[in-house]
Amino acid sequence: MLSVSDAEGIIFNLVQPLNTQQDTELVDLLFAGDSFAAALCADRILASEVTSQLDFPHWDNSAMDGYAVRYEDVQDCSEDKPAVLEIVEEIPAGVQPKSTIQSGQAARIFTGAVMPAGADTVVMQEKTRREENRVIILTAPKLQEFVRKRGMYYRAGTQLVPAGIPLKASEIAVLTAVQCTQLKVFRRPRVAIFSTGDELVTPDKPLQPGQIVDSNQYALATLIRQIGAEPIMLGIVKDKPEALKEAIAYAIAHADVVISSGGVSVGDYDYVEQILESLGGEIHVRAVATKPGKPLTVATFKNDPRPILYFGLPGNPVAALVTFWRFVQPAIKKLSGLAHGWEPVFLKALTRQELCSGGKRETYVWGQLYVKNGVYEFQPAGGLQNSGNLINLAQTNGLAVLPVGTTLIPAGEEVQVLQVGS
Ligand SMILES: Nc1nc2c(c(=O)[nH]1)N[C@H]1C(S)=C(S)[C@@H](COP(=O)(O)OP(=O)(O)OC[C@H]3O[C@@H](n4cnc5c(N)ncnc54)[C@H](O)[C@@H]3O)O[C@H]1N2
Ligand code: MOO
Ligand SMILES: [Mg+2]
Repeated sequence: MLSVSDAEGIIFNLVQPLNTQQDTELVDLLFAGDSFAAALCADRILASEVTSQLDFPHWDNSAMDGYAVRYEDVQDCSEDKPAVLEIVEEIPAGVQPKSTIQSGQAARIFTGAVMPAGADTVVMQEKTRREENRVIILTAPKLQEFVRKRGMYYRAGTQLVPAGIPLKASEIAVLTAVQCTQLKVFRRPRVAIFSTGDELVTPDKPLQPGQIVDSNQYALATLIRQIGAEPIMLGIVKDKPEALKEAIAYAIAHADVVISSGGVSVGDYDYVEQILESLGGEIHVRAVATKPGKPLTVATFKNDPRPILYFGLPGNPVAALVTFWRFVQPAIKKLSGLAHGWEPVFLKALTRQELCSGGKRETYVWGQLYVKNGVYEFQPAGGLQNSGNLINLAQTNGLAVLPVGTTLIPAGEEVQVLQVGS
């Protein structure tokens, strides 16, 4: 049985990210504001860096409503000795100024408007008094005060945003501003999912004695979508070697990643591992010292240009989700082209209740992570912490980690919590 850190090392090393040449598609930013098409752009991962031929700001412009002046005319003025300047032009935003400001002159100017030639400084309106076509400057400004100089935010031709970042609102603002409407992004990784078990039925079927609903597939599909990949739901597969063989062969031919749940323990009907081997899969992980989630199977299938990753998750509903959050989610995020931030995120929190573990396997306690007075706190879910109990998993967003050898963390003490559910 592998330790969590060994398993993590093996799994994350197996991942070969999507290729910046072959695994890309174009998305059109013009649709970013459309409620349906926004999904095409938002959170997509840039596959190539973007540079622009525009400087930011594009021209010298005013940061205030006020007056554009020549610094030398106003540098010594004060309330007692104000400077009096003649207003020769009014420049609203969006207009090209006509005049060149001479000594003794000023232009009325507004926020965002282009600076006129000859002027180098803006005096804000509140530091002036207006008398018909003259402005009285009552306070000496600093040289170039309130002038946003061309190129002071960004110089044309340099890198604007790097490859490998997700497109959030702030990136979309920048890319829209430089008129980069066609963006090269990574395609979404295809993730095939199926559930194994003779006892499973779809949620719309009446339950016969001994049957339960296949909930794993729906939870996994939701998580896969949330991390920007495309779930391919292949349904329920019987605990029959031939049926499993057919399903796995189909899945590895149609996806980058395959996830099954169930059938990976030692029971007589747990066939997944042997079918993987019979289809030529190389098994890298057979069991990991976690609770829940011990019987996790990880395999690869040779494929060009990158191997297909296979995750055989344990069938117990909490074990399936815990292993997904801990190992599969970061692997899919890494595969999807993210340059940074694909790793699991652990936060330090104070536990509100005592946390217990057998101490032999790294134990994950599910519960609520929240902020109180600026500090993270963790409240374990009430009810049984049992990998078959999916009921108290609802409304949880964190997994508190008890390392091997730790049997108890008292209330009020610090604990590492894996953030999950998004
Ligand atoms: N003798 C041993 N038995 C078991 C061991 C062990 O070490 N020795 N490990 C236990 C642990 S830990 C886990 S976790 C489970 C894993 O079992 P499998 O991956 O083989 O899964 P199944 O046997 O098919 O199902 C387990 C459990 O989960 C329910 N299930 C399965 N699929 C779904 C689904 N899609 N949606 C909802 N619930 C599902 C299934 O009905 C079973 O109750 O093995 C232990 N046994
Ligand atoms: O891995 Mo099992 O999760 O403890 O039921
Ligand atoms: Mg089993």
